Amino acid sequence: MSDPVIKRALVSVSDKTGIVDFCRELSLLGVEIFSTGGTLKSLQDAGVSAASISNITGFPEIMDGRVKTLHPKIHGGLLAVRENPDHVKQAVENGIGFIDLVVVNLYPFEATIAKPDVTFEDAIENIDIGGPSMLRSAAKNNESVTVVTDSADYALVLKEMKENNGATRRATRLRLATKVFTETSRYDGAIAAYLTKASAGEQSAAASSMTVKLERELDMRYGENPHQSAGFYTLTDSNGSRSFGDFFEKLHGKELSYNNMLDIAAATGVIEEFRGEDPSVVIVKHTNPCGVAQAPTLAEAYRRAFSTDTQAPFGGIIAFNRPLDMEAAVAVNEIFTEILIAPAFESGVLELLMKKKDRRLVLQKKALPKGGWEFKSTPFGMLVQERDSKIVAKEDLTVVTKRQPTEEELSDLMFAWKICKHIKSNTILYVKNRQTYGVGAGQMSRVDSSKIARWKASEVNLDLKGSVVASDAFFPFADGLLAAAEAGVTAVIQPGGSIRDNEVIEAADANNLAMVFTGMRHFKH
Ligand SMILES: NC(=O)c1ncn([C@@H]2O[C@H](COP(=O)(O)O)[C@@H](O)[C@H]2O)c1NC=O
Repeated sequence: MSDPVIKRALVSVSDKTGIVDFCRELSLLGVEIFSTGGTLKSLQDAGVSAASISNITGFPEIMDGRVKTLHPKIHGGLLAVRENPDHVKQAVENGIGFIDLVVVNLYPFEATIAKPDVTFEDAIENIDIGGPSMLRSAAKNNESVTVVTDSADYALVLKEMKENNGATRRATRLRLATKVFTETSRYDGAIAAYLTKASAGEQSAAASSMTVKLERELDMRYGENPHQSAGFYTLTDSNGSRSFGDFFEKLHGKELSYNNMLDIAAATGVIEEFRGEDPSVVIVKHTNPCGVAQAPTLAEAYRRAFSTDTQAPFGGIIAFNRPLDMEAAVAVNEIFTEILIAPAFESGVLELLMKKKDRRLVLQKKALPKGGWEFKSTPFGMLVQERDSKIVAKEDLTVVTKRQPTEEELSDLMFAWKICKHIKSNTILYVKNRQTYGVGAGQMSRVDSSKIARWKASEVNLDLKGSVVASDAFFPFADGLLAAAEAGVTAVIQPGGSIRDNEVIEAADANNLAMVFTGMRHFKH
């Protein structure tokens, strides 16, 4: 079939950008234009020849514009298969004229619900019905009908019409139709998410369906490895929209990679635990904290965090809970790190740090949201869970041993527990004086994590005598606890809940340890 010449167009747009110029050109190409109320007025005011849609429907626009184009003479004109004699006959019998071009963009639903004072009624009125219907009818019949929903395509359509005797090309019509279904599904997704939230408050992970919208925000050279393509997407779900740009700004350095984004999430996850507390520093490598410390100054906190592991921080990610000052910046500058994240950079610090051109400097603009959904993909579907944002306070702890923890021990136990939550399971973490002393992360057995934590401490000559230990899940047997006691710990924090808790408590008592149960596990897979 040859490309149908565009003779009649239906134009109905909320966003009127570029519409006058486009329609003026269409008109010069001999296209007859029909339009809805506001669009018609814009065209006529600009002297572009156009007629009311009512000339086709024989009906006024009614019910505050809820019904303007929803009419068989519109949808028949869009959907008729031009090559089908029955369709053509029925069109003639019913006085239906073909419509060859549809130019529609939709009521601004998303912009409306983004307004802080939006009412539910406003939102509902901004659900476009006639527009998506026309877009879908035209897109379905893309064999014959050209459909434009993005003003960026106006120029392309005009160019093709001029080169192709007033018609667009088949491939272009198909591409524009595809764009329509992408746009209408996105639009419907936003409506579904809004209504779900409005009807049920926060969406539940037990909901029978969830609507999530992903929009590309950052290009990435590749994914975890160079042979994997990747991108970063702004997420919109029932909790609203979250983008990298909402929370961070890259002030300097190479483009961020896929692995960088994971490490930024990991590092800021830990540092957020210490928001508003004494100067704190976390060093992350491959999403696990390899050193965390608190001290009277950031520089001191950095040196202490670094001393937990003097190898892993090379090429690592460091996050600070305070504006990065010159003393800390000079200390950090001694080794190469991939990314530094801070809530501000004091005077002169950026100039110093920008000398390393590859190192990224990232400003954290505000606190990360505590709640919301965490999505993890598997090859066979998507897992959804509430983010692990529960906080255990001192009052929530149960002391299960004869000995109560001292104030110092309690302070270290709480410090350890906050970090433990962010380390891959199985996790065993030694802490002394608000500094990590040994991190055992991500092992398949707790015993191995425990051995690694002790071995790492010995590698850097950190004496575990007088330290505390945290375990992200219960000790199934007394052996893990006994090994920690032998290493010199005086206090233990763990969820409890093993059927052998009694044996573990007895072992703690026998070694004069203070042990607290959190009643809450923090597996991290
Ligand atoms: N109800 C209808 O039949 C209908 N037909 C077209 N619209 C929308 O009305 C808007 C344009 O209106 P106006 O030309 O009056 O500014 C477009 O966004 C279009 O998608 C409609 N509005 C909502 O459903």
